Amino acid sequence: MAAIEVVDLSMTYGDLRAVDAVSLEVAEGEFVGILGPNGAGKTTLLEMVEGLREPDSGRATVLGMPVWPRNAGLLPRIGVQLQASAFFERLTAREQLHTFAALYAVPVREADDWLERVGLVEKADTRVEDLSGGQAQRLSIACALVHDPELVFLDEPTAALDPQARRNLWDLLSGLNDSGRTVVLTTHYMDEAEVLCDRVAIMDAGAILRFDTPDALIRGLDAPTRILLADGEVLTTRDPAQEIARLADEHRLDGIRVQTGTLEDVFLDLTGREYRA
Ligand SMILES: Nc1ncnc2c1ncn2[C@@H]1O[C@H](COP(=O)(O)OP(=O)(O)OP(=O)(O)O)[C@@H](O)[C@H]1O
Repeated sequence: MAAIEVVDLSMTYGDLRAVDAVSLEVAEGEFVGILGPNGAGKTTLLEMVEGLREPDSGRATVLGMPVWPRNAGLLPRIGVQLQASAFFERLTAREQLHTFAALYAVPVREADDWLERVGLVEKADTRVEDLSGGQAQRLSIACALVHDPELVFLDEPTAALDPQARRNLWDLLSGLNDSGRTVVLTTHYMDEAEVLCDRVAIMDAGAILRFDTPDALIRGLDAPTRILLADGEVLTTRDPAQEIARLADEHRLDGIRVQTGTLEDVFLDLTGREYRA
């Protein structure tokens, strides 16, 4: 069964078609990334799929159930982390987490485990308004996951995180996915999408331009290989084996780096280089 089925979903704000007849399917157990420039429509699309926003047209089905009108039966089965965290004011990190856990009848001890999983044990008694941006983000992720949902939606979960926290979150999300959970996230980090995602949807101006595995997207780009030599010279070639053999003959292999196309190249190729409004 598909975890998510989206058919012709559209949303217009005034004259702006933020999401333009998007259709896509995510299989159960898949890890999917949605990439797109600022304003591409990623958040609007996610919010409609999560059942938080009524679409103008089209339909979305999650775990076999329509998401709109709001479906209370889905809430315990999905976890949603929003870009702007809405915390209950003046609670400590632990109290905040316990409040979310109580909504889903999750035992306090299980909730406390999440403080450890997102590295906030030392901040358990700190009020949410006194957490740093990255700490607040980790707390909001813990709150979204505390009830062990089957399907997890994360909107730029690593945006404010330092490299340590980012890698730890990658491990946590990979672990969830390995144990069968479906994960859908938006991100601006191409390396993150390449490492984590089974498939990546590249979105711009309300439409999904491509939806495929990172490998297939990169192969489709047909980019030349770049060989960076230790002395700073850069060779661009479509026959790297021959170039490397030549460098070996000339004893110039020490310190070389070989770069093929990346997901970032694919992204820029599809979406261009100009700023978005
Ligand atoms: N409530 C709203 N009213 C009017 N316009 C909106 C509203 N929400 C979003 N938009 C516009 O719709 C477009 C898509 O916004 P959205 O937040 O979905 O993009 P995004 O891809 O998530 O962007 P980012 O990467 O910056 O988070 C943008 O041009 C935005 O200005």
